[in-house]
Amino acid sequence: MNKSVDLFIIGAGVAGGAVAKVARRAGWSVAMAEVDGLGGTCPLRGCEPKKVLWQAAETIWRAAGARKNGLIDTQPRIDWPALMRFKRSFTEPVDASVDQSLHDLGVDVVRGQAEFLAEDRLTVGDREFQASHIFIGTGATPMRLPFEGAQLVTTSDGFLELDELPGSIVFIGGGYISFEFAHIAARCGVFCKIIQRGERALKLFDRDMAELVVAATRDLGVEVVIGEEVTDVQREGDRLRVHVGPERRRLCDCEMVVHGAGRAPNLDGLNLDRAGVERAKRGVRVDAHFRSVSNPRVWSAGDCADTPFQLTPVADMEAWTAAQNMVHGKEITVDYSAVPSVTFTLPPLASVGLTEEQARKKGLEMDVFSGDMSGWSSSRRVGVGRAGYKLLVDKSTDRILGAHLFGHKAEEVINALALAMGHGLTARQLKTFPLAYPTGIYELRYML
Ligand SMILES: Cc1cc2nc3c(=O)[nH]c(=O)nc-3n(C[C@H](O)[C@H](O)[C@H](O)COP(=O)(O)OP(=O)(O)OC[C@H]3O[C@@H](n4cnc5c(N)ncnc54)[C@H](O)[C@@H]3O)c2cc1C
Ligand SMILES: NC(=O)c1ccc[n+]([C@@H]2O[C@H](COP(=O)([O-])OP(=O)(O)OC[C@H]3O[C@@H](n4cnc5c(N)ncnc54)[C@H](O)[C@@H]3O)[C@@H](O)[C@H]2O)c1
Repeated sequence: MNKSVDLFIIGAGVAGGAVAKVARRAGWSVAMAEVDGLGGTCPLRGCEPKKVLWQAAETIWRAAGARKNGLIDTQPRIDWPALMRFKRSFTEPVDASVDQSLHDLGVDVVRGQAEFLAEDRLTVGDREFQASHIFIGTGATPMRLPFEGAQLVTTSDGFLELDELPGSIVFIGGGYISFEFAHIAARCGVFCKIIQRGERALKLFDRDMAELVVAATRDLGVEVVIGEEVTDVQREGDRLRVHVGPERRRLCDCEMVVHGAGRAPNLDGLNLDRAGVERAKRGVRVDAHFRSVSNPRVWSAGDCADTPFQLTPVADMEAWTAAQNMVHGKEITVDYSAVPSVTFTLPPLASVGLTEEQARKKGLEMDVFSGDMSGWSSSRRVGVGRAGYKLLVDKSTDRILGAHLFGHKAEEVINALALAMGHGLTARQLKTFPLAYPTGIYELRYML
C-alpha cells in the first residue's frame, strides 16, 4: 500500500516524538515508524528504569550512611525480583500511553523497521511511503565489540531486565553506564569490577571529580581497573573469562559481563546509501539546522545524529529545533554550552559547561573555586565519605564557565548552575540571591 505524507519520522523516541508534535500542530500529515516499543530508549530501557533502580539503591546508601552515623543498627536489603516488578510498573504502560498520545495527535503509527528505497521513499513491512520530508530519529545502540566473545556480553537492555542478579559482574568501559549500574549492583551485594582502557575513567567529566568518583567507587568495594582494554570474553564452564590487552591476557573470571563501552548511532539497516544520506562515525551528518548535508529532504537529531551529546534533554532540544527549521522555515541553532549531565552514582556526579582542562586549552582567564565537601553538614548528615566541587568563573565577566559536583543532591544543584550559565548570571548574583536554607542549592554561596 502506498501513502504520501508531508513528513515521515523514523523512530518514536524522544527526538521523533518532539518533531511529530510540531509538525502535526502545523497541520502536516505525519507517519512514524517504530521497530520496538513506542517512547524509545529513555522511558523503556534507559533513564527512567535506571532511575527506579537507582532510587532503590539510594535507600541502601542512605541506610549505610545512617549506620555509619550510629543512628540505626540494621542494614536493609533490596528484593531484586520485587524491584524488577516495580520497574516494570513504570516501563510496561509506556508503549500504550505513547500510542494513545500519537493517535490523539493524528500521527499514523506504523510498527516495523523502516528502510529507505530512494531519496524520498521508504518501506515498513509491506507498506510504502513517499514523503516530502523525512526525519531520522533512530537513537543509538551499544557499539559493536570487535571480538569473538562479544555475543556473551549483556547489554544495558539485558541488565535492566535481569530477573536475578549474578554474584559477580565485569563491566566493559568506565563511563556512565558502568558506574551507574555498578553502584546499583554493588548495593545489592554483587561483586563488581569496571575495566576502563586509556588513562582515566569518566572521560567526559572533570578529571579531579572523576578521580573522586573512582575513589568513592573503590570505597564501595567495586574494583576499578584503569589502563586495560577488554579484548575477548570466553565461556569457561558456567563462568565467563575476561581477557585484556593485545596479547589477550586473562584478567579475571566472573558470572556476567556487561557492556558499558559506548553507544553508536543506530543507522545500519536503514539503507542510507539509497537515499544519498551521508553519515559519519557519530551519526547522520547534519548542518547547524539539523538538515542532512547531502539530502535536503532529510533531517536528523538526537543520538543518531553527528552532534555532541547522547542525552535525553539534548535529543529533545535538537529535535524541537530541527522541527522549527523544517516545518516553520526558521534557521535556528542549538547552544550546547550549558548542557548539564549527571552520572547517577551514589552520591551523583554532575557537570555543566567546560572542564578545567577544556577551559585552560581555550586559554580562558578564570578563577577556579574547588574544595572538599565531605566535612560539610550536608555530607555529614547523610554519612557521605567523599564529596567535592569545582566551579570555573570567568575573570572578566564573573560568569560561570563550568561547574562540577560530586555529592549529595548534586543532580539537582547542577540544574541551578545550568540555568545561571544559560541566562548569563554572574557568580556574585548566585552568591547573594536569597535561596531557601538549608538546601543543597544554598551551598553554592560556600563554593564561590
Ligand atoms: C542505560 C541508559 C541510561 C540512560 N540514562 C540517561 C539519563 O539518566 N539521562 C539522560 O539524559 N540520558 C540517558 N540516557 C540516554 C538517553 O536515553 C538517550 O540520549 C535518548 O533516549 C535519545 O533519544 P533519541 O530519540 O535520539 O533515541 P531513542 O530514544 O533511542 O529512540 C530511537 C527509536 O528509534 C527506533 N528505531 C531505530 N531504528 C529504527 C528503524 N529502522 N525503524 C523504526 N524505528 C527505529 C528505536 O527502536 C527507538 O525506539 C541513557 C541511555 C541508556 C542506554
Ligand atoms: N546518566 C546519563 O545521562 C547516561 C546514562 C547512561 C548512558 N548515557 C548516554 O549513553 C552513552 C553511552 O554510555 P556508555 O557508558 O556506554 O559509554 P561512555 O561513552 O560513557 O563510556 C564508554 C567507555 O568505555 C571505554 N571502552 C570502550 N571499549 C572498551 C574496552 N574494550 N575495554 C575497556 N574500555 C573500553 C571507552 O574508552 C569509554 O571511556 C553515554 O555517552 C551517555 O551519553 C547517559
